[in-house]
Amino acid sequence: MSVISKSASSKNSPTLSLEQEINPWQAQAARFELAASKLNLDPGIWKILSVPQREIIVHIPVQMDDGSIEVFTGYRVQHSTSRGPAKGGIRYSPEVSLDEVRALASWMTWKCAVVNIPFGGAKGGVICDPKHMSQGELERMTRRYTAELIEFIGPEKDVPAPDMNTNEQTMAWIMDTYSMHMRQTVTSVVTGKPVNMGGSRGRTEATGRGVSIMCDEAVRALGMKVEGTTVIVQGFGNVGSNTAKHLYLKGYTVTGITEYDGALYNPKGIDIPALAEYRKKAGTINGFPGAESVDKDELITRECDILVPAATENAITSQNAEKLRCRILCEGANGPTTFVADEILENKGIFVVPDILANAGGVTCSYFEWVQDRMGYFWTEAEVNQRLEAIMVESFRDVVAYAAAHKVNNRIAAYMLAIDRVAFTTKQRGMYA
Ligand SMILES: NC(=O)C1=CN([C@@H]2O[C@H](COP(=O)(O)OP(=O)(O)OC[C@H]3O[C@@H](n4cnc5c(N)ncnc54)[C@H](O)[C@@H]3O)[C@@H](O)[C@H]2O)C=CC1
Ligand SMILES: O=C(O)CCC(=O)C(=O)O
Repeated sequence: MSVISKSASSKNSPTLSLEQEINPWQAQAARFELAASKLNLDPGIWKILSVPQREIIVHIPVQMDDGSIEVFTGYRVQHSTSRGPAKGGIRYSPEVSLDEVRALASWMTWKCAVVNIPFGGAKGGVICDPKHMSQGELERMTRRYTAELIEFIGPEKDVPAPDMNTNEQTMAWIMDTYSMHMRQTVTSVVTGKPVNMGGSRGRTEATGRGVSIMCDEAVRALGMKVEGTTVIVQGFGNVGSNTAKHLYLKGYTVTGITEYDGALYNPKGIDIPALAEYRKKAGTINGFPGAESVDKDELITRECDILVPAATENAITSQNAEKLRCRILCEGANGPTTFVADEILENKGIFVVPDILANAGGVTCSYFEWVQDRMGYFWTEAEVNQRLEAIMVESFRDVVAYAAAHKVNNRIAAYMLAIDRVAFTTKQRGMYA
C-alpha cells in the first residue's frame, strides 16, 4: 500500500486518521516514499527497500519468581544487510509491536547510512513490562530470547545493542548466552556491553553526547550563541539525561525536563547533575526542589530555543505540532514526529535535526565498539569522543548541504542521502540475483 498516495495528494495534506498517523511503520514508509520519489529511485530497488529482509517472531517461556510460567512475544526484524551486518537495539516495553520494530529496524538502516558506517539495520523488541519484573525474570527472558535468535545474530550477521529499558547488563547476558552456544567468548556479538567485558568507553553517553553535538551544529548554522540558548528535554532516561547533562556542561540553559509521570520547569535553568543525583535516590524527577512541577504535555509546547524529544515515538503529531514554540527540534528519540507533523513544522520554519541523524551517536560508538572488539585493542575515552564528534559533525554538514542543494527539508535530505547510499550498494551487490 502506498502511504504517500493516501496522505500526500495535496502536498503532504494530513488526510490520515490519527491511528494511521501514529503507526511508526507508516511514518517510516511515508518518508521513504517521498525521498525515494525525489531520487527517482529504481522501481526494483524501491520494492526491495520498502520491506524488511527478515522478520523473526519468537514466543519465550519464562519461569517467574513465584513459580508460574509466562510466555512473552519477542521480535527481531532485519531490514537490510546491504551495507554490512544488521545493527540495532533491543527494546523491552508493553507497547512493542511488530510494526514498531519494523519501523525501528528500517530507521537503523537509514541511520547507519547517514553516518556512513558499514552496517545495515535491525531492531528487536519484547512485549513485557520490565518495571514489574525482577532482575532474575529479566535475565531468564533475555537468555531465552537470545537462544531463540542464536542462528540469526552474530558479529557478521546482526549485532544487537541497548534501546529503551535495556542496558549494559542486558547486553552482558546476551553476550554470555551467545558465547555459551558458540563454546567460546564472542564479545563482538553485541555492543553497549560493560567496559570490562569488551564494551567501548563512552558508549553509555554516546547518544546524548551526539545529540548535544547536533544542537551545537544547529545553533551555529542558525547564527545563534550557546549562551542564553534555552532547551527543553522530553525523557530523562539514557538519551535524555545524557543530552541534558552535555548541554548543561556546554553552557546551555536547560529550562525544562519531562518524564512519563511529571515535568519540571525553571526559566533560569535546572541544575542537571543535581537532578540526576536526585533521581538516582528518589527514583523519580518529581519533587526536585530546583524547579517547579508543571504539566508534561504542556511543557513541550512552551517557548524555548531547542526542544529535544528523547522518550518515545509520536511525541509530536498533528494534535500539538502547531503549538510548538521552539526554533530547533533535535530528535533524540526514534520517530518522535509523525509524517503529518513534518509539514506543520516546516511551515512554522522550525529547523529539524531528524532522528536518523540526531541520535546516530549511539550506533556510531557501537561501531567503534565492534571495531575495538574485533581488534582486541581498546581506545581511550578521548579517542572515542573525538572520532564520534568528527563523524557527527561531518554527517550534519552533509545533510544540511544536501537539503540546500535539493531544496528539501533536513529530514527528507537525510532519507535521500541514506536511501541513495543503500540503493547503490544493493544494486552493486546485485542483491536480487
Ligand atoms: N539508548 C540509545 O543508545 C539510543 C536510544 N534511542 C532512542 O531514544 C529514545 C529513548 O531511549 P533511551 O533513553 O535509551 O531509553 P530509556 O529507557 O533509558 O529512557 C526513556 C525515558 O523516557 C521516559 N518516558 C517514557 N515515556 C515518556 C513520556 N511520555 N514523556 C516523557 N518521558 C517519557 C522513561 O520514563 C525513561 O526515563 C528511544 O526512542 C530510543 O529508541 C536512539 C538512539 C540510541
Ligand atoms: O547502538 C546500536 O547499535 C543501536 C542503537 C539504537 O538502537 C538506535 O540507534 O536506535
